[in-house]
Amino acid sequence: MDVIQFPPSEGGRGAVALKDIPEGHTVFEIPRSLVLSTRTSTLPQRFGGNAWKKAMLHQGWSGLILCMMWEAAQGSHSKWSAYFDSLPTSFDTPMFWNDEDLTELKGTSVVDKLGKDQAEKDFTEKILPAVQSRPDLFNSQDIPTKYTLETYHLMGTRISSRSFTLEKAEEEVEHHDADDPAENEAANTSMGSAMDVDGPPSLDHEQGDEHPDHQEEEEGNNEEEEEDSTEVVMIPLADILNARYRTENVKLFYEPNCLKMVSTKPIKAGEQIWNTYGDLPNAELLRGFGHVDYLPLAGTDNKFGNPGDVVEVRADLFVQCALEVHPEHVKEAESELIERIDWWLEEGGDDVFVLEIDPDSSELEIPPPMLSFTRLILFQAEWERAKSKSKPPKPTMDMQTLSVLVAVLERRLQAYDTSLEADESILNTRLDALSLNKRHALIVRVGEKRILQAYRDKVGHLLDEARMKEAGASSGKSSGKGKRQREADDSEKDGGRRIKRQVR
Ligand SMILES: C[S@@+](CC[C@H](N)C(=O)[O-])C[C@H]1O[C@@H](n2cnc3c(N)ncnc32)[C@H](O)[C@@H]1O
Repeated sequence: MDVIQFPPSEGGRGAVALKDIPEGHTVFEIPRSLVLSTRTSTLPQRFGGNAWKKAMLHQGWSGLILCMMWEAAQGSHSKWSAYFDSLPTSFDTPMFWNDEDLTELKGTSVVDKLGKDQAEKDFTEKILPAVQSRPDLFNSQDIPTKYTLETYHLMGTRISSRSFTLEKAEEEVEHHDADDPAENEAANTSMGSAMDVDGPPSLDHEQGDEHPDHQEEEEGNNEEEEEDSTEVVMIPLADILNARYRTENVKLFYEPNCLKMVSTKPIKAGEQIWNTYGDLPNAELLRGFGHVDYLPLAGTDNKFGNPGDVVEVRADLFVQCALEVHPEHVKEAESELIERIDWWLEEGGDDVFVLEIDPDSSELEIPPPMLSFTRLILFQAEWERAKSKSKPPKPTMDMQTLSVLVAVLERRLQAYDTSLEADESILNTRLDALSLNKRHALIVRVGEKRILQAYRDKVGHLLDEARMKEAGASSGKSSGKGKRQREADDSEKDGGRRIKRQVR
């Protein structure tokens, strides 16, 4: 293989096969000693294990970022000096966008997760104090130039766009059979460990998150906590591979002393060698890597986008819409609704629902937990039942639930400043005239809106059907109410107090 410059749409610099490569061939091997991590850099030992933990550098990416800053500051004395010289020094990730470009992302899930403030807080509260506390390790003259917020963001983005998540070595030796290639597949061969540790945004969404594990850091203050068996590492050369949706032709496997990039299918001479970053949706690709996948979409009339796109819809929007659409059902006081939400979360329910279009069948599936959660909020009887059975409500598509879903999808579509039609028209006529950031933002928006619109149409259709069925049922029966109506009446009879103000 060689490393060459591909067109930007093909990933820019990447690896090319110089000969035909058969499937199962080791394209290259990297000795473990060249992997850059908090265990191979000597900084944590020099700093002292306890001091490192006290400075909270053992959790999240801060420790690795500091190691990278320190190794880079050592210049040619660092083992990774040539590696640093080869790394990009600028990125197209939204972390580095100006405010005008960022407004183009309004409504997308990138905004909530950016976490610039949190990154700055970590830099000020963890990195700087650690650096200032050890003049023997961090030359004071270097601080204003090599331990800056800018360098922190640069190293953080190098991690988000090029890191791998590996099982820690002891774990491998203990638990893996080194002769079984399937066992030796790197714990996660996708880069951008962002997705691996990314928790759903919290319901109140007070803070975003540049590096997803900040959330983990905040929650994981307990030193007794079990140590994570995986680690985020930088692997020179392995990170030179680009990726595109379902294009991968190699995979990273590990052995006790080395990591091997092995072909998963035959690669012809002249073809690019592609890794996978996990076939992420465009919002995540843009946030972590600074690019998007823009490919022909199967089953469409010449449309382009990322078949792996998804839309995230926060659970609090369901609460808001349930209160608005069915105040007659949701009469419970704020404290009771919060109790229901807490119960849902304690039972392991998500606070974000993910909508996607099946890339193979183009089918839409309304996530059952979304229906279940809506019913939990809507119906007192469902809440009582759920509590007593320790089981969330059945994901039934009744009229009331569907009407909340329609309201949610419409509201979610309104979170963007522009309509799908307006965006698609720019996409079809002026895409190339836009700056790179604006083009990326437009592609992310359109991908999300197409999914929302498709679900809006589907749920609207189901609601019409449910209404017709309900109308037919009530006109066919002179007496007796439908089960749903009875449920609604029950809820009325519960005499819940009027909501004083909306739950967050
Ligand atoms: C792991 S690195 C791959 C090597 C990188 N091209 C380089 O020059 O170092 C990931 C970065 O490559 C670029 N990249 C990878 N795949 C791409 C694609 N399909 N389209 C555009 N850019 C891509 C993005 O800039 C991303 O942040």
